[in-house]
Amino acid sequence: MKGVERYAGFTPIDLVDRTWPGNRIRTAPRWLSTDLRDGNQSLANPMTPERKLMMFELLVDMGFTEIEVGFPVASRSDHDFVRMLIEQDRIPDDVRITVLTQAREELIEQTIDCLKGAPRAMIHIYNATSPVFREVVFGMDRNGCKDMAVRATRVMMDGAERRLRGTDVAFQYSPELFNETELDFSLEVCEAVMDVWQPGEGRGIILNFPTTVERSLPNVFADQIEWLGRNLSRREHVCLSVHPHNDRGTGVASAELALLAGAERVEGCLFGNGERAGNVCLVTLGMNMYSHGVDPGLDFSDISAIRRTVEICNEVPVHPRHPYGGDLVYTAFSGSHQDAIKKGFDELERQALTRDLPAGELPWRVPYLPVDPKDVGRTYEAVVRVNSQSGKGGVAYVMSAWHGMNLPRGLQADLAAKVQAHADAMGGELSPSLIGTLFVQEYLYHGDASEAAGWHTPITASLYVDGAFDHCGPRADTFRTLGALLGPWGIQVRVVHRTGRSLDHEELEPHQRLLGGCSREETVIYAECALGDEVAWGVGIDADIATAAFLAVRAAGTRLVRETHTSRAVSVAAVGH
Ligand SMILES: CC(=O)SCCNC(=O)CCNC(=O)[C@H](O)C(C)(C)COP(=O)(O)OP(=O)(O)OC[C@H]1O[C@@H](n2cnc3c(N)ncnc32)[C@H](O)[C@@H]1OP(=O)(O)O
Ligand SMILES: CC(C)C(=O)C(=O)O
Repeated sequence: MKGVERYAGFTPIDLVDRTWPGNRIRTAPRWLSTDLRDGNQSLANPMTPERKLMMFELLVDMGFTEIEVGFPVASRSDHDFVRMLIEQDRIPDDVRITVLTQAREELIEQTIDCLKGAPRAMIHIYNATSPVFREVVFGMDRNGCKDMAVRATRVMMDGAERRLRGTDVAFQYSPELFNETELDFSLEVCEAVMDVWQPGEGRGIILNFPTTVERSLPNVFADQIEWLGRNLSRREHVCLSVHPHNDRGTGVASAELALLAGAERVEGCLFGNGERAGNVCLVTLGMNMYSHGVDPGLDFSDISAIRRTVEICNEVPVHPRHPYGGDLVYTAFSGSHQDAIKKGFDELERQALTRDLPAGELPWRVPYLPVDPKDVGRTYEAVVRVNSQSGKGGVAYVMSAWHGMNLPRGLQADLAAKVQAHADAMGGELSPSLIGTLFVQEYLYHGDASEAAGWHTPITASLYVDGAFDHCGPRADTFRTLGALLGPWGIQVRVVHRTGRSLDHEELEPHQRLLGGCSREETVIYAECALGDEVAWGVGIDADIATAAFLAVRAAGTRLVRETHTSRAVSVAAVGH
């Protein structure tokens, strides 16, 4: 591509004995949400006070204990919001608010004033340290740049001492554009800042390392963090924090590798809001941990509510494919995915029955779904959606999840072919209710239910009985009824449970089924009727098992007539029922 020569590559870090690649993330880091600062400052319409408060309350409810609430000198509204939180006593006891300011004396003074009356607060000072900033923006050398940080720390300490007497003041320093700064210089500046602050027992410091504009691979950032962790003095009093951005689309990877490399705290935004391509997404990071069995310490159990609030506050929509929270991320359209998901759920249900445990307590082993949608407050209905890419597994899933019917394999394939033909003809997605309508039109008997029929030509009917019969005892009279009803017409009856097991002398109880939104005690019988090489399916639903069987066979027979186009094969005669 033209112009590529204008961009310099990045230099890997010379850290041959790096240890981070073999590490694991075993505990959650400290989290800081910067939605109200870095997130807010990136919005075309910064949040109104109402939207800010909504965001603050969401963050508190989710369990954040460190919340960057603004850049008080940036605007009257940032300032007033911080004052409102303090004056209205809205900061819970376990939450520390953070405010950001540049390393400029007058701004630091105003920032301190804004915090008056706060029970506890963090003052976060930053100045850029990278060569391009030193040369282009500040016009100063390394020493000048370091002095800026040192002076700012002194001014802040002095001001806090004098004017924030009742406040528990904590301190955070960030060398902005850390990832583009020479490592030894970042270390030098941080050491100089610490020499002023004098971290010690009960007086920690947060040193926060941003990829202000992400410019290299995440492994380079991890090397930088491991190097710092090894070389910073007073290490036990330093909380090593990272603040990744997402310019290369690898903000989450940068944060995760930094955690492997020793980072103890992560700053980011919900759903990756923030400058340019955003800050690291804390939802993705937290849920990635959760999906590996590490408690993130944040509550994502109603992820859709979190997303809705974030969308209202930011006025920026969350992408439907956004990990864990997007509309489509628990949905499969393609056939083989749907098939595997359905089998995964069936197995989970089987395990739950065998082990007498709720399915929600069993280890999660459903293909194509990284976490159980229910763990984040999503339902199973949208897990499978049907279009022309779908197969029998998906159609069977919809029939089971939406219509409470567990189709035998052969009927799954039969229905899937009809659904596929419909999807090809119409395009787009087929809703569960449309699939239900197709099913009813296709497989149920639509004649008069009180009318009975006889077949003059013998056919074989395999009757598949839906419902759970595993706990029922034998009741052979039901089969005698079926035999009496179907036998005189020369129909060979074989009754099959939905697991494939033949049911000879077992109880057939109507089972609870949800159809059309109301729960009814009904039995569903699927009849696979064969006449020579021809096979047709029919479905009977009734409170009475024998009637259900009759209707199923009748429906299948009618389809055989229709599909063979011959009245010779099956002739229907009215007999008493
Ligand atoms: C990576 C980040 O997200 S950092 C946070 C960025 N957030 C914001 O900037 C939002 C809030 N900022 C603001 O409202 C304003 O920029 C203010 C109030 C802080 C400062 O406003 P102004 O004084 O008008 O300056 P302006 O916005 O043009 O910023 C440029 C000045 O800041 C200086 N500056 C930039 N960063 C820093 C820093 N970290 N420390 C000290 N000075 C800095 C620049 O050198 C420049 O100084 P100059 O005027 O002497 O050339
Ligand atoms: C102030 C710092 C931490 C920052 O926001 C950044 O560098 O992105």
